[in-house]
Amino acid sequence: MHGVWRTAAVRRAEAELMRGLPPLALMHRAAAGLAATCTQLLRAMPGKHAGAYGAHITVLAGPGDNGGDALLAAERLIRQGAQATAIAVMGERVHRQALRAFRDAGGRLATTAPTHTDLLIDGIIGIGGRPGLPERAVQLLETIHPRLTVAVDVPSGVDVDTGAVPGPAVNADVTVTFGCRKPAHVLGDAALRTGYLDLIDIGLGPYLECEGYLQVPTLDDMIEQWPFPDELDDKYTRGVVGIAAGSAEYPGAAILATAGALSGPAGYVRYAGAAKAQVHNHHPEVVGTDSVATAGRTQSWLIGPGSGTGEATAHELKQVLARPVPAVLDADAITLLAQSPHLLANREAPLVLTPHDREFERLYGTAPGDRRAEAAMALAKRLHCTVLLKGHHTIVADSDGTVYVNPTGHPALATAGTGDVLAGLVASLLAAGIPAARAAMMGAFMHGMAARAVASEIVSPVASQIAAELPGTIGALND
Ligand SMILES: NC(=O)C1=CN([C@@H]2O[C@H](COP(=O)(O)OP(=O)(O)OC[C@H]3O[C@@H](n4cnc5c(N)ncnc54)[C@H](OP(=O)(O)O)[C@@H]3O)[C@@H](O)[C@H]2O)[C@@H](O)CC1
Ligand SMILES: [K+]
Repeated sequence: MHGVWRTAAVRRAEAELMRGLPPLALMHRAAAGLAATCTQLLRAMPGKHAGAYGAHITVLAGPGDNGGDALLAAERLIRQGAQATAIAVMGERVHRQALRAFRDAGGRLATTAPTHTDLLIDGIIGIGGRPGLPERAVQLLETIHPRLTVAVDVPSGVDVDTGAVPGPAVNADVTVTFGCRKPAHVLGDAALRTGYLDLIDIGLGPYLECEGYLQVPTLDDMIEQWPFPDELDDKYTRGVVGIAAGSAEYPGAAILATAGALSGPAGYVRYAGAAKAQVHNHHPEVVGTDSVATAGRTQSWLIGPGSGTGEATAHELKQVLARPVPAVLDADAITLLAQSPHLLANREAPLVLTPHDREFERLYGTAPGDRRAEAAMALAKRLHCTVLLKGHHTIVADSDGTVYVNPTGHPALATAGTGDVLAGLVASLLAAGIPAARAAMMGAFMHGMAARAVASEIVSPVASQIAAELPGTIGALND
């Protein structure tokens, strides 16, 4: 799991670490790491230069330490034979010592963009920045056409703590950050502008507060935590999952949600609803019944995909919420809950809600907007449940304050029916005894992995293809 810290926490850790170090020590560490990454990138870039030797580097240096990092890295690259030009985007306001070192090494200070740039180093603003860019920086970015852009710490212009990009911002191929990940690297449009993220260790780790603001799961977490059955398991000990989804008119959601549940760790899937014949045709291993009341005991429920928002679904939702087992509420069940929030009055068992933005707005009253992590956190606390807010970077917020950001999102998931598959998979993880927030996070991670795998073969995969890929993707965790 990767932790993500906000600016204030980074500043506190930095202050502690700095106490025992001479001035500029951290900046030199940051610059050394940044220069090393630039050298590697230049080595891999075809051209007349040999690594940094002979490469044309342009530095956009802002007024603070971010510009200082960029200038000191460029100084190192000059010593490796690069030709470097720096533009101080805010004129006189530039890191004096770093600029002196840059010029002493042979760096050129200019006011206009050079004609050719192999590598642009964005040292305009870092974690001390407000969103947006000075006008001069915008003009320069329009003029320079680098072969590669490396952002120092964060792509300048983004909102570091939320990942929002309300104005002009740098679009980086690679971002070299220091000490730890920040929200802008993993959330919102800023994450898309971060490009490949390279984390440089500057010794900050021991000084960071132990719990980061966000957690980003990794493949290793899935390998460690996926509940694979063992020799002593039977279908009941693996967990029984109930699916109340779809309808006679819309059986597709039932089939897809059931497929998601079947790909998960539960040993037994029961379907309750009007599409039982169609579900049985697609999935002969699923036991079908007409209603939640007649489905028998399960260790979890999913309700909502393709269910409709009529009386019948409202009745089934009450049945599900009255059962003392974890439940996933998706799609129409979320709309019904938004209309009747009192339904949660006596609910104590774990609950996962899986809204997209419009469903979130119905539940919360306002859309998640740019502050997606905070919005998901607020809803989870208000309803005392786990919220899986869908998006390119799906967020899973728990009422205890834990927030995960899923790193495996893929545009292939923006298609009808994929949410049904995900909801079924999460319900299956709940039936296997995985705690709610972890189940939602693991479901989102593997769902994204499966989408990526299919999308590498098929340009626009559909939900049933992603569902079909899931068992193989999950099975590979055990290799
Ligand atoms: N933390 C660490 O562990 C380490 C941190 N290090 C590095 O330090 C960086 C942080 O440096 P920093 O504090 O000097 O702030 P930085 O981001 O350079 O910018 C602040 C300046 O920009 C200005 N400004 C802001 N927004 C603006 C806007 N939209 N448009 C125009 N101007 C704007 C603002 O001006 P003002 O607010 O006064 O108007 C202020 O002058 C960090 O990202 C990393 O690279 C490493 O060296 C070592 C380890
Ligand atoms: K930057």
